[in-house]
Amino acid sequence: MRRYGKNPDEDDVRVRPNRKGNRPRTSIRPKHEDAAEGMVLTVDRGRLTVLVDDREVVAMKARELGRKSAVVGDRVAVVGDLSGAKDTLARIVRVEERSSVLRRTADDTDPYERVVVANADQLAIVTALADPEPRPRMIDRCLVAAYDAGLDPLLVLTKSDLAPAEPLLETYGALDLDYVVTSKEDFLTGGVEQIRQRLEGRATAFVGHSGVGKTTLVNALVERQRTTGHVNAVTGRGRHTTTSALALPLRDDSGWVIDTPGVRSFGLAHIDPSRVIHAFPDLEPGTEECPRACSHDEPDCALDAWVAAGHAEPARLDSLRRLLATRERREGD
Ligand SMILES: Nc1nc2c(ncn2[C@@H]2O[C@H](COP(=O)(O)OP(=O)(O)OP(=O)(O)O)[C@@H](O)[C@H]2O)c(=O)[nH]1
Ligand SMILES: [Zn+2]
Repeated sequence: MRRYGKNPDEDDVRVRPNRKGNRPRTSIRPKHEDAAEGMVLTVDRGRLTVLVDDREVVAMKARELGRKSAVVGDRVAVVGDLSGAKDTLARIVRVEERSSVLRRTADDTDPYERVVVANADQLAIVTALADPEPRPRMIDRCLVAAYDAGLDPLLVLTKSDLAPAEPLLETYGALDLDYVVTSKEDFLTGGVEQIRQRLEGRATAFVGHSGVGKTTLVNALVERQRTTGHVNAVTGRGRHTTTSALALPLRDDSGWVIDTPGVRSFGLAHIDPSRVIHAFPDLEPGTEECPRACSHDEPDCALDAWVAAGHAEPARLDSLRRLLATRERREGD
């Protein structure tokens, strides 16, 4: 029999209204009928900041949650001191069902997947057009992650004052993918409207490499600036002490921006290789002639002929194959 609290997926264990039940138990778990609902804004070494009404309450997981984690974006039930006053600590007694889960692994061989953000509905993939150079393969990875998590991808191309967007858009503009292009000028003139429109009423997770201008963009969009360079007096550690994402409300409270820490890679070890092709809608029609259960990374794959016939760019097939190859190496070892 299952032991309560040991199964991380056991979300639905509740105490029955009638306590006269004869289930053996060592302790009676409270019902938490009086628990308040909140949303996790950030996580830092076991301490979660939860927005309850308009207060930021610091909380930790109640033991009864077992190994189940709460992540940024999670809707949670909290009990205890909900005043938000300094040095108070509330308890998270329940994590509500998630509408979406954005996951990644550290790299493609890492068996340990982590949930980056819960309940987002859009993934903004931030890429600079120069400084640093755009990396289409990273974009493709993020697209795979977005499709897998059921998030609508939004491509955000920054620094168009340094390089034109056209070369990248030749590829990604054709994918029926929503995109925006921003430049330094946009920030000087407050012209981030085109992106703000797309964030309205939604929870958008922002991902991108360090240096692409993600922080600049996020700060232009949100009410309260992300605090950086804040040195902790006790640990002496400076910025980036937290590896968590951070949810920030949009200026007019019309949506959420979820800033995620810059990552070098977006590991996809958790994604079934057969699903990778869905992030390549320009190539997908070319798989109709493939043998059954084609991995699209084998000699009989129909994509080679299809791309050779000019239906899609060779670079796109190359990107797909590289993604599949890193995935297969993992399967092999
Ligand atoms: N030319 C130009 N520079 C920009 C633009 N947006 C941001 N930058 C600059 O790019 C550098 C990196 O910007 P950040 O916003 O710190 O980038 P980030 O992606 O948040 O990087 P991390 O903070 O390291 O994660 C800064 O020097 C910005 O001033 C832009 O549109 N054009
Ligand atoms: Zn194939």
